Amino acid sequence: MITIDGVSQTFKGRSGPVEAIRDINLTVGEGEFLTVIGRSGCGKSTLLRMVAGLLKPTAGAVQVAGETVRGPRRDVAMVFQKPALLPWRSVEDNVMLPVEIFGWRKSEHRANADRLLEMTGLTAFRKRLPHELSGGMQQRVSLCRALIQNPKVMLLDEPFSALDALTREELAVELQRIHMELGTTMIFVTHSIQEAVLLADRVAVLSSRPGQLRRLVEIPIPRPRSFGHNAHLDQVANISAELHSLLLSDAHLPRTQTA
Ligand SMILES: Nc1ncnc2c1ncn2[C@@H]1O[C@H](COP(=O)(O)OP(=O)(O)OP(=O)(O)O)[C@@H](O)[C@H]1O
Repeated sequence: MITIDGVSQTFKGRSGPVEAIRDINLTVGEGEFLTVIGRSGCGKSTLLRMVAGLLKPTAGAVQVAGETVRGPRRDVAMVFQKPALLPWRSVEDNVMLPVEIFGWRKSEHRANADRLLEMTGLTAFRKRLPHELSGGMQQRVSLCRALIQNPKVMLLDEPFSALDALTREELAVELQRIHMELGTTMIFVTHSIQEAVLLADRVAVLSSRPGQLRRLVEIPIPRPRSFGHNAHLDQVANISAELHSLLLSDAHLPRTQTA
């Protein structure tokens, strides 16, 4: 579904070039949930923006559904850390925004909007304005707004990191449910090992900048998964410890040895 083929990105910084991403090769299968972790500034958002077609790689190419990405695609939706809702539009009108932007017939998408609001527990709040909602509910609206596009691929850039710990867990479990129901291919950037392990089929661990693919870790735990006590606690603990030491050891390695 997604092929990241020898992708690099070097920015022209004010005081010289900034090499953000170096030669990443990775494929993400249809319906797969990939999480990406790495230390702050290692290029996670940069990588996601290249997959989204918001940024052209300085080397290599990204393909989605067999086509080289040359700009934003309607079948690829993005969710950011901040929900960025239009404050004067109600919940349902925010969810319908992409339908208007793409010039699709509203009548054909209303039922889908209703279903998404139902699926995320927002039906009773559909007429509310964003400022009347909690941060978690606002982020639910932004998930619905991405899903109304019926995307083949969802790219999520630390979508829950501004939320309190419990809401964050709740939304991660909810996203898992959405993924199980819809089977959308997802790439999810996070700083949280816990979140990465709950959600992923595979976790891509990036090295410190320039971000290189350090390791791909499989999470062979059956779904639905949950935080806290569960039958796979030992397995979760072992995988989390492995990810933790990969991230930690990276700090002590010279950059050239971190790939
Ligand atoms: N437009 C730009 N121009 C110059 N440098 C940039 C630009 N965008 C990003 N960078 C630099 O590229 C590097 C990677 O940034 P990026 O935001 O992708 O990292 P990240 O891993 O997502 O960080 P964080 O985890 O803190 O969100 C950083 O050093 C950043 O300062």
